[in-house]
Amino acid sequence: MMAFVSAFFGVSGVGTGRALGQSRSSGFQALKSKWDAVVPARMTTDIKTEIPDVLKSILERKEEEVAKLKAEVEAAGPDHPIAKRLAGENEVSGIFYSALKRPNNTLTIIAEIKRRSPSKGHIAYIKDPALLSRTYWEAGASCISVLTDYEGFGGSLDDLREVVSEQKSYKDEYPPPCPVLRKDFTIDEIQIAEAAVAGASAVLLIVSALGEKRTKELLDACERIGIEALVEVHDEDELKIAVDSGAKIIGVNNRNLRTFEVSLETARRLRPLIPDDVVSVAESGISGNLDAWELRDMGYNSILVGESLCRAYELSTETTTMYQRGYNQAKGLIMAFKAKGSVQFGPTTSAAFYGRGEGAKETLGEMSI
Ligand SMILES: O=C(O)c1ccccc1NCC(=O)[C@H](O)[C@H](O)COP(=O)(O)O
Repeated sequence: MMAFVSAFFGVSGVGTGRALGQSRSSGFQALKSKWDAVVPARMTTDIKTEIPDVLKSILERKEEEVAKLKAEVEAAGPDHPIAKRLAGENEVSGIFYSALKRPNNTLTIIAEIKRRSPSKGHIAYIKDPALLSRTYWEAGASCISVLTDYEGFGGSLDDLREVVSEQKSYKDEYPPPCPVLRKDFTIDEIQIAEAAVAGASAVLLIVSALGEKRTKELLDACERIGIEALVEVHDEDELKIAVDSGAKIIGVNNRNLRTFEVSLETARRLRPLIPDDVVSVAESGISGNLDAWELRDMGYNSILVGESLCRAYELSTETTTMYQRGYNQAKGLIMAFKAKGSVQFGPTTSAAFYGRGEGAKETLGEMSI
């Protein structure tokens, strides 16, 4: 029994054809001179030694979770869905990539379900993640991110399954269902297979947690298992690792995991170094439409937003008398993020939502999804 499982675990297979179809583009070569100017030759050293403390403790916990999951799958034998997924050759659908990459100057939204976090503590009581995902979908979010780590974020794999099932129920509706990201600290192939079996379209790979070799191995594993990857970076060194590993969706996280400070300057610095055929996602600390529009104007394809949406959702559901039935502030926020307004005119979120302010003039067509 051990033999079949160990054949999968810890062995990084080579992917079977890139469903997304992008080869290393010549545009990538064109970026080389930019890299040479920004990133010194020490680049390719193992960055694992620099893991921030907060990540270290999370990763130790993940090692334990992975060991437990492997034992369960081993005990169940080769018919366990996760064992089967690891054994098979699977196609990558590419729906996560295509949901995020819209025509230039169009910002797509990955809306996150986040109850709490190491940096902020309690964020929102979310009783029904599927219902929240419906609000996000109705507002025009392109993808949903579900945090499945319990200790740090209050999430679970059940949250993910419920959201996937809710989204699938819109298969004949417009807009189409949102693909779902399993947001967790991925360190092993078995978590990727677990996410795929639960219905996720993508997993998160954090370069500062994985280092260069493991990032590449897990990206290859994603192709073999048939799931996409959002590869997260915090600086130029990590970005180069992501690009060299063949990442097609790269998230620039504005949160410094050592200080927990959030600065959109990280996104501004790194955006010119992301190749054009890669989906660029700005993550963390996006609190209003002006942040969103600034990131769109920097050239980001997408933003990933958790805290501000979840707080807005909770505020609306707790103060129902203030709002009409069916209206939720989280919905207004997503619509404002997507609005084609301008930082120059700077209407507030509510002004954009209600169609006031100079920037809002351009937006009204866009706001009805
Ligand atoms: O959010 C944290 O405190 C955190 C701490 C340690 C590791 C990861 C952390 N966050 C995960 C995320 O990437 C965010 O949930 C995501 O980017 C959304 O950020 P925000 O909109 O600021 O909630």
